[in-house]
Amino acid sequence: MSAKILDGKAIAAELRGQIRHDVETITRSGQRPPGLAVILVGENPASQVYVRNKQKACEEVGFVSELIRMDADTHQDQLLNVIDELNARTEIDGILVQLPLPDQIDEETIIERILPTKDVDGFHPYNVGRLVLRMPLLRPCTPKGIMTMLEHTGVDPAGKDAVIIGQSNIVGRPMALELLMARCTITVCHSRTKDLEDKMRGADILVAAVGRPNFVQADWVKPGATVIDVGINRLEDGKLCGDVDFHAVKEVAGWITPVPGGVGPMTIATLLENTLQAARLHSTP
Ligand SMILES: Nc1nc2c(c(=O)[nH]1)N[C@@H](CN(C=O)c1ccc(C(=O)N[C@@H](CCC(=O)O)C(=O)O)cc1)CN2
Repeated sequence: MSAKILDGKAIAAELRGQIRHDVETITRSGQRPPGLAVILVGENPASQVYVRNKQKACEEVGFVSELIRMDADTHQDQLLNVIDELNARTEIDGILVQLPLPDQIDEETIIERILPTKDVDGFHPYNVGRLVLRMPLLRPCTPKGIMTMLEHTGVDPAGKDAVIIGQSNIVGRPMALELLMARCTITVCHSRTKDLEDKMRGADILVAAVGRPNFVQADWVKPGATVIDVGINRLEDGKLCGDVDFHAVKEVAGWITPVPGGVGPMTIATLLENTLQAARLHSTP
C-alpha cells in the first residue's frame, strides 16, 4: 500500500492563513504589525532563494520585513554592530541571520549576540537551553515545523520509537528534544553510528537529515512508519531531491514528506509563527 503524503506546502499555507488573520486582528486594535529583520551575508545562491521566500512570506501575512545585505568579506565586528542596532529597535521583533556564514565569521558568536526574545530561529543558547529543560520559548523552525506536520497525521507520538539521522544544531539535536518532549524514545544517528540500517528498521518515526541524495532505502524502513525528509539536495540536472528514495519508500511507509513541498515550506511558515510569538512577547507589559 502506498503511503499518505504529508503535504508541507498545504499545511504551511494553512498556517500562513491563520497568521495573516492574527496580524489583521493585531493591526485593527491599533497595534503595529510584527517586524522581522533578515541579514544575508554574501551571495550564496541557495541562501538568496531562501531569504527571498522569507520576505515573500512576510509580505503575504502582513509583517514588516527588512532585508540587510552585507558583502561576503564583511568583518565579524561589522555584523555584530548591525545586530546591536537591530536589538535596540523596538519595531523589530525578530532577527534572523541566514546560515551558513562566510568562514571569517563565527556563527556561535553571532547567534549569541541576538537578544533571546528576538531570536526567531531559536538557535540562541538561551532558547536551546529552555527546550532542553522542557520550558520552550522560541523553538528552532525546522523541528517545530515537523512537529506541526506530525500533528496532521493524527498519530500520537507518545511511546513511539523515533530515529533521527543527523546531529546538526539546526535540525538533528533540536528534533531529538522536540520528539523527546512528545514522549518518543529517541535514537540520534551520525557518521560513527553502528548498524545504522538496523536502527532505521526499528523506527516508527524516521527523520532523515543527512544531506545525501536518496540515501534512505525502502528496505530500511519499517512498514507503516512516518518518514520525514529534511534533505534538500540539488542534482546535476538541476532537480531537487531529498535524503529519502521517495518513490521506493512511499510503497512501504505509512506517511511520507515529499521534497520539494514538504519540510522546506514548513520551516518558513514556522519562522512567521515564531516572529508573531516574539511580537506578542514584546507587546506584553
Ligand atoms: N538562519 C537560518 N539559516 C538556515 C536555516 C534556518 O532555519 N535558519 N535553514 C536552512 C535553509 N532554509 C531556511 O533558511 C530553508 C531551506 C529550504 C526551504 C524550502 O522551502 N525548500 C523548498 C525548495 C526550495 C528550492 O527550490 O530550493 C522545498 O523544500 O520545497 C526553506 C528554508 C539553512 N539555513
